[in-house]
Amino acid sequence: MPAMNKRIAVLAGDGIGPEVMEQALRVLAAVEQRFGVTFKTDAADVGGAALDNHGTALPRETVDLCRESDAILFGSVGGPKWEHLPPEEQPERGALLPLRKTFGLFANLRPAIVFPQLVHASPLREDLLEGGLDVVVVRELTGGIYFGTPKGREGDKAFDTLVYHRSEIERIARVAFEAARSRNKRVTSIDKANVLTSMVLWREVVTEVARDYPDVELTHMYVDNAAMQLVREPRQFDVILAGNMFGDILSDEAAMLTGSLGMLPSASLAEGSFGLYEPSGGSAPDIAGKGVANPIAQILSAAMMLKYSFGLDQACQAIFDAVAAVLDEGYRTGDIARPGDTLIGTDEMGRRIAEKVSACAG
Ligand SMILES: NC(=O)C1=CN([C@@H]2O[C@H](COP(=O)(O)OP(=O)(O)OC[C@H]3O[C@@H](n4cnc5c(N)ncnc54)[C@H](O)[C@@H]3O)[C@@H](O)[C@H]2O)C=CC1
Ligand SMILES: CC(C)CC(=O)C(=O)O
Ligand SMILES: [Mg+2]
Repeated sequence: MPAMNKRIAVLAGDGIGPEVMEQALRVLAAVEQRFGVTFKTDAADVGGAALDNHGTALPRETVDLCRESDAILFGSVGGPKWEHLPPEEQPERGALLPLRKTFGLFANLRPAIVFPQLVHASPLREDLLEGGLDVVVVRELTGGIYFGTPKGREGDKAFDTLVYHRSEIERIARVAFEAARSRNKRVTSIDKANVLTSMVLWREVVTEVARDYPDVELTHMYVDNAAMQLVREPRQFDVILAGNMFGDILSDEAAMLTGSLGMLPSASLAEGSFGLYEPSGGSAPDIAGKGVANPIAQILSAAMMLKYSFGLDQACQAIFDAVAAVLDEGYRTGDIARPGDTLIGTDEMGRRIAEKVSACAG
């Protein structure tokens, strides 16, 4: 393993964010010890925590720290405490969306992998998951209806705008086709081209890009059908390519196929090696502060950071193996447990995974 000293901006945020982040940092410390690499981690406020402490969801110091870092490890933001604020000042729109835009994080990869040990935790019939499930959602992250203008409110009328430019569709489509090449060579492109003009362009551009990838099979699917097909026959999917909103929705659905939102990591990538890594779910206010949140999505997000931003593929794999080993031993947080499993909390799950990373010295 090459000598490495990477700087990581740690933005834990709100709700369960700080709880699960603590466990991801613990696992990174185990990686340092095992692989002889060094990470410099610097924490900064973001989201509701930043609103409380600095009066803004995304303080300048936080953005500066991100700029000076090699990657961002992000928890989650938002919660009932800040819901009374005007929409544009709330943590999600005030911090997360601007961070994605500022750093050009256009490609969001959300791998939904059912660990064989957790087939029972999925709401799907076991036979639908036979042989495992390994789907990746490639979601466009800096365009579409979350960012399009105009958006606004005029009394009883409110509006948002879904805009996509050819170049935005083309670059995310290329990410999806490249991903498919190293997987099972199938891309399902999600749209609503029967109703939305922007989605007619989406379909047109994805079809054009596909010509450069004759080895990859392309299927177009309307989003409503895709939502249904994901639970009817999930193994038909390999790479799911979607715009910002459809990818947001379908990735939560895909997460549940793996057993819990607490299992789904994500990587949000810019051109080059910079990225932001965060669980696919939110701040889970219903379980925050109770020590029961599943830290695996945050831990696997850190693993993705090692691979995509730092090129530490072996260390990334060591974390995935450590998670599998702990699951093999029957340890579960409440969201993925069934009777007979050994129920443990956030802290113990993090500790056990870190111990496996340290122990499995290769
Ligand atoms: N990236 C981010 O920072 C995101 C922030 N949010 C914000 O989070 C807040 C809560 O949003 P919700 O719609 O409730 O979605 P959520 O994803 O926070 O929670 C949905 C459900 O999944 C469960 N869950 C999520 N992560 C879990 C984990 N690690 N372990 C066990 N269970 C877990 C929660 O307990 C809840 O029952 C809102 O303010 C929302 O805007 C939502 C999505 C993403
Ligand atoms: C602020 C939202 C767009 C966050 C979210 O739900 C997501 O990125 O999955
Ligand atoms: Mg979401």
